[in-house]
Amino acid sequence: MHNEALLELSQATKTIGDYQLGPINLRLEPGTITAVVGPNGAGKSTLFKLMMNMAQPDSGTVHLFGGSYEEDEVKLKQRIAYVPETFYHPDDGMTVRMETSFVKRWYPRWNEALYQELAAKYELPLDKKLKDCSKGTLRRMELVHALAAEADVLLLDEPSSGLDPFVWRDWIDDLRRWMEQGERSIVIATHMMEEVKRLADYIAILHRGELLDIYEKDALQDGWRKLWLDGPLPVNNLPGVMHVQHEPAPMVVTSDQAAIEEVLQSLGIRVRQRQALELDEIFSYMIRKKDRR
Ligand SMILES: Nc1ncnc2c1ncn2[C@@H]1O[C@H](COP(=O)(O)OP(=O)(O)OP(=O)(O)O)[C@@H](O)[C@H]1O
Repeated sequence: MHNEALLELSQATKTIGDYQLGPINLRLEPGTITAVVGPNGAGKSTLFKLMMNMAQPDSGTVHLFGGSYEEDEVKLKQRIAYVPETFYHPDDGMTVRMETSFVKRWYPRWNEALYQELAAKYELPLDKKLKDCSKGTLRRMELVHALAAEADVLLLDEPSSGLDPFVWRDWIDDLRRWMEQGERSIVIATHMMEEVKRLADYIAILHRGELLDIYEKDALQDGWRKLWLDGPLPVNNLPGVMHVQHEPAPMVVTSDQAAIEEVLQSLGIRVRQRQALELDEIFSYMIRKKDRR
């Protein structure tokens, strides 16, 4: 059976001034949560704009649900709930209530009961004008809209910026609940490692406009280790080596613990201590390795 990708970018490029994104090749499957991570200016928002047809690729293609924006933009966008990095509405004299009635007309499966429940839970000030709302209030409104839209995919560009920690916790729980309703997907750009840890199945790493790769989160956490050794380090050809330290004690950082331990054992080198790495440490080793090339 042909498996229709949630999102497929093939050789997609976009140049803005002296910045170039891509060529990006990326395929995301439905039913998954993918976190897009990378340093400031890596191109995460630009990638989201390509996914939303708010920017068009200079070359290559972007497909969502097997279709393209040239074929039927409205139909595709009705299946997507997008939360941009910064909220913009041309008429900020509108109230939250008016904004909601504007948004809900767009989504054929809009869930009014869920909206009412979430609007109360997130304390949306329905009669307040958008221009009088705090950043966090606008963000809460956008998140509630995204969940109530009953879309097939959420494209979330740093959705938690401006949320206080209490609201953030509710939001993560609500995202998980949202994922449980059928075959839904989330693509989320974030700088918050806690968000990646709690949500992501896959992690796509962008650096200077280049997609380093897409990884299974569990495989990254299982494979990466710091190993302290009791003997001198044979630096050449050890599997998955990302970093080597000779002093004060021999230590390697590897992305492939199982393979390196097998080789070390065959060389008669004992591992004195093993330590798992935090995700942000893993990303920074990947990025440093890329920059050394
Ligand atoms: N409208 C614009 N005009 C000029 N340059 C732009 C514009 N939009 C983006 N860029 C450039 O494109 C690059 C990628 O920016 P983008 O916002 O996609 O990165 P990002 O990964 O989302 O960053 P951040 O983590 O800071 O949000 C940056 O170098 C940025 O300066």
